Amino acid sequence: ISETDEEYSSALLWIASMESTTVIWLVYVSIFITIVWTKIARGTTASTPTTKRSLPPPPMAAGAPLLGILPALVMKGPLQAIHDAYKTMGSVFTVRLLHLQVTFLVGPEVSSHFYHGLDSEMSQDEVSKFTIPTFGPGVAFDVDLATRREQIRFFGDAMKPAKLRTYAPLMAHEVEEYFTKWGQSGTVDLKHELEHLVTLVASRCLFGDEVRGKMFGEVATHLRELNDGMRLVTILFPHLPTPAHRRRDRARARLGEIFSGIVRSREAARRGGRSSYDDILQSLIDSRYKDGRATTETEVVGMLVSALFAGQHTSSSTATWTGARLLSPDNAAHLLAAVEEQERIMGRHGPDPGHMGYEALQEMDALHRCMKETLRLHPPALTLLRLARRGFVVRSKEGEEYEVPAGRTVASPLVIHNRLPGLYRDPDRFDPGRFGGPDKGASLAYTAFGGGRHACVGEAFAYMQIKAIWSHLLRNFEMEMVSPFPETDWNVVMPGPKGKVMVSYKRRRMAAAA
Ligand code: HEM
Repeated sequence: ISETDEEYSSALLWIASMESTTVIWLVYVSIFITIVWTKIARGTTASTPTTKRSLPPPPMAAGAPLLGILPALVMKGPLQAIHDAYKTMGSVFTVRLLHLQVTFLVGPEVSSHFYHGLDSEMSQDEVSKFTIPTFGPGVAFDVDLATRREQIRFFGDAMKPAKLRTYAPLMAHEVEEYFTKWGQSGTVDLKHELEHLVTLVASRCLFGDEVRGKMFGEVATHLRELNDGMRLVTILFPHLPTPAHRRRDRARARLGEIFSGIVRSREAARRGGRSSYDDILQSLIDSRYKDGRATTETEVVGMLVSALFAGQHTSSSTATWTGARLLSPDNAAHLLAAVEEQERIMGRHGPDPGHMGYEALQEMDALHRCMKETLRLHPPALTLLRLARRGFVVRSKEGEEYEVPAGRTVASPLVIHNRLPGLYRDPDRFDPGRFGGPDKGASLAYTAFGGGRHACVGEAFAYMQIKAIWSHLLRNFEMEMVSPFPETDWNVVMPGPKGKVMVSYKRRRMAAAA
């Protein structure tokens, strides 16, 4: 890095000439990310074989001398800057940020290797180590790939339809109970409410009543501190002693104590023949590695924290965006369709939340399509990253062949993928009806939950949880969004709705609903 100090100094001088503090902050962050990616790339390139064929590298998008795409990122924002590069360059192109090069693969035609390539060739490790202080020891990127794969399988087992079936009534009861605290009418910050509720629902399914009953408030606070401790600077300096990192470390330690206590009490109950739990925690405790080894207490605790972390922000921001879309005046017809669907389904299943089981949630097609369309327009994960440990050949949609060299950071920008005009007519329009035909989620055209080798294992759970919440809201409340449609907060690792999302509500009673 030392030989490039001059470049950074020039960049910093350029930043200093600008007025907006947000812009300055953004630029600093870009530089941090550049440095860490460069370190990673340098560490890997030397020892990695490349492909045998001699093809040109992907074309380089125009950029300013020295700074590359940085000025465009600052002036237009990351989404527009990458979108413009895509418009000019086509489906495969490289962007230079200072002296770091990132190759973007845009669209399903060029994304196969990104999603289906071997982990030994398209690696997540190098770009994900910064999550270790959050998830803790013994899990995720603190363990080798084989162990991580098995742990993801344990999650997968806990998310199978037979298990999901047992979570549905838990979700319905939790949601029902939560909204009893709303009055006959009022105004709330929907974002805040749904953040809270999603944590409650997830905790109920993960730990049954143990956490909910005893220490929900404390767990929820620590989860917020974990979220808050994953800032952009964390990517470069995960252990930098900032106040947010210190809070994260304290929160992780305390969550470890709480969850360990629960795991131990389960063990004691099992020894005493009193164990009859059927939640995700029990499923993780009972999981066995292929060699027969049982999961350790440290691993179970780490998996609990990882599950809460992976699902919490993604689901709560999706629940809020879904509401913002449905409550927009432009989308009154979609709202009406979703409300009428509730009348039909609850008419068949009965108003008692105990009847709002797995089948009823599965039948909510109109609501499902609204969520899916919301996720297309507002994917919580903007861009997925890998490091190409081996070079590979890619044929662009335009018919050119390129060799992506070993050591290159490769990006799949979901937020652009999901708005490609060739795949989605009028792509910026909220149109849940577009998913009425054959399911586009089956191909790499729809990537809100990733795809291929690392597709999200919590997708079905997330749909169920958010549908349980919106089913209840649609049946029980007339709602109106009284703040403007939210902007996206691009300044965080996982962008969500910016600021408050104020909604006024009035209780209603449907013919066949409670
Ligand atoms: C709306 C909610 C959610 C969204 C949008 C979402 C999105 C994603 C995406 C895009 C990936 C792929 C990451 C990559 O390829 O680098 C992913 C992976 C993953 N997600 Fe989710 N997720 C959601 C909810 C959940 C929930 C509720 C859980 C668990 C309880 C979960 C657990 C996981 C796990 C374990 C992986 C890693 C899979 C692997 O590496 O093989 N997610 N998710």
